[in-house]
Amino acid sequence: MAENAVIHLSNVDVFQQKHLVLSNVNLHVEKGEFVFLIGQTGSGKSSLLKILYGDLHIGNGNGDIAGFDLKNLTERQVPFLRRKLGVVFQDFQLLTDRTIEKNLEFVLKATGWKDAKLINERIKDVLDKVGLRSKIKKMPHEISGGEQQRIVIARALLNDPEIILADEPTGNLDPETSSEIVTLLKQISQNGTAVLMATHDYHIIRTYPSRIIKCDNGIVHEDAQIA
Ligand SMILES: Nc1ncnc2c1ncn2[C@@H]1O[C@H](COP(=O)(O)OP(=O)(O)OP(=O)(O)O)[C@@H](O)[C@H]1O
Repeated sequence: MAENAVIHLSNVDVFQQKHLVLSNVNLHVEKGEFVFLIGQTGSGKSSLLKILYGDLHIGNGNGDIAGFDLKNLTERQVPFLRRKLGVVFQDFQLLTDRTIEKNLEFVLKATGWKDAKLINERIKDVLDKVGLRSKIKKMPHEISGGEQQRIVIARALLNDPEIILADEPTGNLDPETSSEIVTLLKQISQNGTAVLMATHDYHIIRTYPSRIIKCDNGIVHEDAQIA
């Protein structure tokens, strides 16, 4: 893999069960790049992301992400791969029965952090990055949808990932809040974390010109344009 690449797929076929969703995928993303992933419903965006976070196996071809060989990825390696990735979905998926602090603490403990002081510092650090330290003691239902999504991004940053994979992170948000989320993801990429963001929102794509990867008719185009 080239020195600065954090994602490299070469001639990968993506299957869902026996159904070939994308064939001969070549994909290269560099450290700190911000890239949109577009394509019609059912074109294979989520399947491609699943390959990248180790939820779907590579059929033919080869792939590397964050230093992991996707072709030979074992079940035991998947949790370690996930620590190198921050995954952000449309539905916020915060645990609703505990505060923001406890949501973040839960992830840190689950990924091996033990020292209470370091845990506390890390939580404050990621909340500062998304501008929401003041919400640390709030329950998820006490903050807005946009704030919840920013907390999800903070959660994705906890283990200092090389890549953020975001599947429709603005899908449930109004246009202004969506812009705030994309601005935040852009900032994160400028600090060195690559961001791959699947979206249907052409307004966002036009507002934040970036490289576009498009799934279309079973093919992935690495440098697509929008009309
Ligand atoms: N678990 C599954 N089992 C079988 N087929 C699946 C499964 N998940 C998705 N598919 C099929 O794979 C194809 C690609 O689906 P995928 O969810 O990757 O598309 P998408 O571009 O992410 O769509 P959307 O924008 O609606 O999320 C579709 O034909 C879908 O029906």
